[in-house]
Amino acid sequence: MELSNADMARVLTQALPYIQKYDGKTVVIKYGGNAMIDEELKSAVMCDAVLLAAVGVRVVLVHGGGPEITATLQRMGKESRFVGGLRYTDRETAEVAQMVLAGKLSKDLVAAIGRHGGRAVGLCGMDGGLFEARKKQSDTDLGFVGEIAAVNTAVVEDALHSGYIPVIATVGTDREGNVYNINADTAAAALAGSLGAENLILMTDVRGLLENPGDESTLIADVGIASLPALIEQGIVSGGMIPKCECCAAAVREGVGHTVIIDGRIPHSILIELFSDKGIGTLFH
Ligand SMILES: Nc1ncnc2c1ncn2[C@@H]1O[C@H](COP(=O)(O)OP(=O)(O)O)[C@@H](O)[C@H]1O
Ligand SMILES: CC(=O)N[C@@H](CCC(=O)OP(=O)(O)O)C(=O)O
Repeated sequence: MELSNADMARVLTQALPYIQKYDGKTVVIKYGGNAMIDEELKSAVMCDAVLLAAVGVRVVLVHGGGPEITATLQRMGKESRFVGGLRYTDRETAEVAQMVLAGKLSKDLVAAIGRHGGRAVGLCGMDGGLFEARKKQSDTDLGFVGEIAAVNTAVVEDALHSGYIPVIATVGTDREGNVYNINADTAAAALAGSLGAENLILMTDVRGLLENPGDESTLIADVGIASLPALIEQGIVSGGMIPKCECCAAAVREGVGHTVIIDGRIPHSILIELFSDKGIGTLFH
């Protein structure tokens, strides 16, 4: 359906207060799941990032790539195993994660941003010492799955200051040089906290947090972080949604103003989230 000139003018003018609100503010977007595999959706996400940067938002893109890591490992004859939503990572898997995330996907996204007329730079946790990692402790040994010991935002700030959209792959090293595979949601939340971001937007392949994971009509529109442990305990939140919820809780605790999980399958869901009053997805408070 073609928009009339009047409708087009209305859409543009309605965005004005939001554009003013976010001018100079930092928005961390975690991009993963289905929206990353579908080329059309990928193009829409990159377009949104370029548009936001063009109107003065400090956009930081943290990307996942779990399905691509799984596919690459499979081609090598290696099965993936997940524990509580995290991939068991031996040394070889950590190397593959580095190759796929920092080598392939990061550069693809940088190029896609370029095609939309934006300027991006690909970084990973090792660049400028962005993420100092350490082995994640858990009941089941996860190998080289990392948690973030320290965030050094200087390289991200420098990139933003120079007008680039930082595109961040979530592998990092410890002081001994071991490479760790870091869950992208976890890294996005830590970075959002350290940057003092206004918003953390986690894009995924469901509408948001669901009361019944099998039924998309059961969206929980907003949730207090105090109730998350019980939701995990009851099995309502499982798999990849566990690290997602845990990192949303961490971001809220760190003072990130607005932390949401949104549906990456909706084209331009980022613009709808930021530039309208429509609360799509799940807001954490
Ligand atoms: N309560 C829940 N609400 C929504 N999704 C859930 C829930 N519990 C488990 N999940 C699962 O979590 C998945 C999202 O996590 P994940 O696959 O890691 O996403 P991404 O790749 O986008 O980071 C959903 O596709 C869904 O299968
Ligand atoms: C430790 C761990 O599980 N790391 C993730 C890193 C990529 C990621 O988080 O990708 P998505 O956001 O697409 O799930 C993995 O190996 O799959």
